[in-house]
Amino acid sequence: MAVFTPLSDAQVAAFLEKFDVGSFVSLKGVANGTENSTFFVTTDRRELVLTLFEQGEHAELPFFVELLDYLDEHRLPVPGTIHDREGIALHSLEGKPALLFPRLPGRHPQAPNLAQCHALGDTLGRLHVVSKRFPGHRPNPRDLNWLHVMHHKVLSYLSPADQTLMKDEVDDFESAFSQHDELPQGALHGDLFRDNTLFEGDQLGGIIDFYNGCTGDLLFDLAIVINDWASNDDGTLNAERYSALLSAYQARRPLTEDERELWPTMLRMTALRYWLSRLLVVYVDPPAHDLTPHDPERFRTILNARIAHGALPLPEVSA
Ligand SMILES: Nc1ncnc2c1ncn2[C@@H]1O[C@H](COP(=O)(O)OP(=O)(O)OP(=O)(O)O)[C@@H](O)[C@H]1O
Ligand SMILES: N[C@@H](CCO)C(=O)O
Repeated sequence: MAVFTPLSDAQVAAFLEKFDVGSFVSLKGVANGTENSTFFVTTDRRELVLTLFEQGEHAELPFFVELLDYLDEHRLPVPGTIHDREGIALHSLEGKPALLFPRLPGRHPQAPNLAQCHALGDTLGRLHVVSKRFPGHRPNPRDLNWLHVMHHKVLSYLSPADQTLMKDEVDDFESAFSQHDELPQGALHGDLFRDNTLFEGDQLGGIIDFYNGCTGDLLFDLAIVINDWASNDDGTLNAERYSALLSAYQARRPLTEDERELWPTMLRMTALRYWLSRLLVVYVDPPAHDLTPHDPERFRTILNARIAHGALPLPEVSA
C-alpha cells in the first residue's frame, strides 16, 4: 500500500478550498507506487490526484512543476500541476510537500501491442522535440558519472563474473562516449516504463511520474523506453515492438549520426543503470517500507542480451 502518510477526508476537503476544483466528495489511497503517497480525490466537478512527497530532494520539486507545466502547455499528455487561486502549485500537507493533478484516463499496459508502441514512440518523439527548448536545468542524476561512482558500492555483492561484467561495461561506456561530441540535449522523463503510462485502448491517455525528470542526452530516455517496452522475456529485443516504437519516434525526431553510432552502447548503459539502481535498493539502501523491490536480475538479463546480440538495425527514416 503506497500511502505512507494517511490523510482524513476533512484535511483534504480543507486543502481543496484553496483551489478552484469544486467541493470534496471522496478520497481513496492508491495501492501501487513505491515512493510517494498518492490519493485519488473526487470533487463534485472532477477527478484529481493528490501526491505527498515522502522522499527525495524537495528542493527539486519546482523543477518538476516547471517541466510538467511546460509539457502540458505544449499539449503533451502529462498531468500539468493544478495551481491554487493565487497561482501556487506547490503546497504542504501533514508536513509533506503536496501537489494536486488532474487524474488522467487509462491503465498501465502489461504487454503493449504495436499500436500502443507506436503511440508511445510518437509522443516521446514530440516530447523530445519540445523539450529541447525547455529552459530548466537538472543534470541527469543517473548518468555515466553516477554509474562510475556507484557501481563500486555493489561489487562485493556480485559473483566474480558479474563484477567483471559490470566493471568492463562501465569502462566500455566511458571509452565509447569519450570519442563523441555531446549528443542532442533536452528534458527527459528519465523513467518511462510501462507503469508510468496510462492507455485507454490504443490511445495514450497520459505519461506520469516525472520525478526522475532531468536534462541530458535525449537518447538516454529513448534507450530506457526500448529496454522496458521492447524486450522479450529472455531479454532479447522484440523486433516488432522495437520497430513500431522507433519508426514512430524517428518520424518526429530522427536520430543524428552520433546517436546512431552510440545506440547499442546506450541500450547497454541504461540496462546497467537499472541493474545497478535495483541492486542498490536491495543491498545498499533498502527503503523503510516493506514493499517488494524490483528485481535486479531482469536488467542483468537485458544487459547480457544486448552484449550478445547488439542492437537491431534502426528502422529507416522516411523522407
Ligand atoms: N495523474 C494521474 N492520473 C491517473 N493516475 C495517476 C496519476 N498519477 C498517479 N497515478 C496513479 O498512482 C500510481 C502511483 O503514482 P506514481 O507512479 O506517481 O507513484 P510513485 O510512488 O512515484 O511510484 P513509482 O513506484 O512508479 O515510482 C500510478 O501507478 C497510477 O496508477
Ligand atoms: N522504474 C524503476 C523504479 C522507479 O524508479 C525500476 O523499474 O527500477
